[in-house]
Amino acid sequence: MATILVTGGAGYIGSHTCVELLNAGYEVVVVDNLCNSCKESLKRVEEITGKPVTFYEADLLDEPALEHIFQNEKIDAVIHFAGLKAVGESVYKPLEYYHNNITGTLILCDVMRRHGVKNIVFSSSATVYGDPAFIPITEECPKGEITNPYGRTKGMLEQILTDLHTADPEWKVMLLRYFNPIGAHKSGRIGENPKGIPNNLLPYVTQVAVGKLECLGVFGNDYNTPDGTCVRDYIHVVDLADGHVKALDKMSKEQGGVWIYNLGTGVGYSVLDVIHAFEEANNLKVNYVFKDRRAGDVPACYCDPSKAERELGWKAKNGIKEMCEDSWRWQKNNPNGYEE
Ligand SMILES: NC(=O)c1ccc[n+]([C@@H]2O[C@H](COP(=O)([O-])OP(=O)(O)OC[C@H]3O[C@@H](n4cnc5c(N)ncnc54)[C@H](O)[C@@H]3O)[C@@H](O)[C@H]2O)c1
Ligand SMILES: O=c1ccn([C@@H]2O[C@H](COP(=O)(O)OP(=O)(O)O[C@H]3O[C@H](CO)[C@@H](O)[C@H](O)[C@H]3O)[C@@H](O)[C@H]2O)c(=O)[nH]1
Repeated sequence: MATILVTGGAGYIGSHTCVELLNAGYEVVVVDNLCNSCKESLKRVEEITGKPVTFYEADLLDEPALEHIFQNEKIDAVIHFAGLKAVGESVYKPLEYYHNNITGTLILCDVMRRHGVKNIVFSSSATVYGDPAFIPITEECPKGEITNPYGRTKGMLEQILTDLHTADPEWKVMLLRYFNPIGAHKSGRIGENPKGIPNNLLPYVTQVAVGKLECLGVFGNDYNTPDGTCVRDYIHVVDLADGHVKALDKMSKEQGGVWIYNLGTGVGYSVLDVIHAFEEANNLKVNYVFKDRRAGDVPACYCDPSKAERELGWKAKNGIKEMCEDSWRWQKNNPNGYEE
């Protein structure tokens, strides 16, 4: 069976993808520098699946370390999650973001090329659409103006990987544009584990619910949306992980090319919808107050996921209720994340 190198595999989406890959029969090798994760997540991946994960603690910027991995392992394809991802932080640390995300990917691709591994699935983002020209967003929607360095690394890397295929058509490049991943594995053993105060909505909501934070700030209630709060396309992380397995299936049948897919549910929920769904699914109350708009937020962003359904045979299965239940199970069972 094929062996997949998962960069950033100890992280939130990476760890869930490792589970789905192992369940689908792939061998999994992870490289992660643990700058935003810990080894415990991979121990739990092994516990959930009953299968081993080969782990290398290394930085993508460390070329000899990557070279060593490709010499030791017979890698068939790479799923590339590793990167820094905090939108706000990227505004203050542009050099760190460009260096880590762009240079890290250049080094990875160079080592892949040297070893004749030309299959890559890349974690892109709905952020490349900027304030979308139309909604629901199809893959044909033009890329928009991106408002922060993090998002720009995604736009640039999509271009770099496309150029790689132009130069050598044997490359198979899957650009997966994620919408808003939330939720956790049903076991409640792995989930999102943000360091410090969460930036994203769901981890903030769950930390208020568990009593770690006092009150959620809802950023803006005067947008041109049905209830005035921003609308997003939340997708269960296990569905998202499954999208990667389907992307690999397709890649194995193709000769070479660049494919772009939106991975979302196609349904938009406002911030208030999410709060209410969370309260209802878990039978609890979440304190919130309205605050000013957050810089860089777009009013509404949700996709048309039908291309992924047509071409990958992939469709999100979980609804907002399951997403809220599973996020809460993870938080409740692991109030301090992976720290016991
Ligand atoms: N979570 C989201 O809302 C979202 C949305 C769209 C796209 N993405 C992208 O998906 C990918 C995974 O996101 P996530 O939410 O799982 O984030 P995460 O921070 O949980 O996972 C990223 C992992 O990459 C590792 N890493 C970072 N830089 C590295 C380097 N130079 N070398 C080795 N390892 C490194 C981190 O330690 C971490 O384990 C990222 O590329 C992110 O930008 C995430
Ligand atoms: O404490 C909070 C946190 C968020 N929000 C709002 O909740 C919505 C969702 O915010 P968030 O969870 O931060 O997601 P996005 O800003 O949509 O960005 C996420 O989704 C993008 C893809 O759509 C990725 O590129 C980003 O990395 C990822 O952070 C937005 O309207 C926020 O203003 C609040 O009201 N209060």
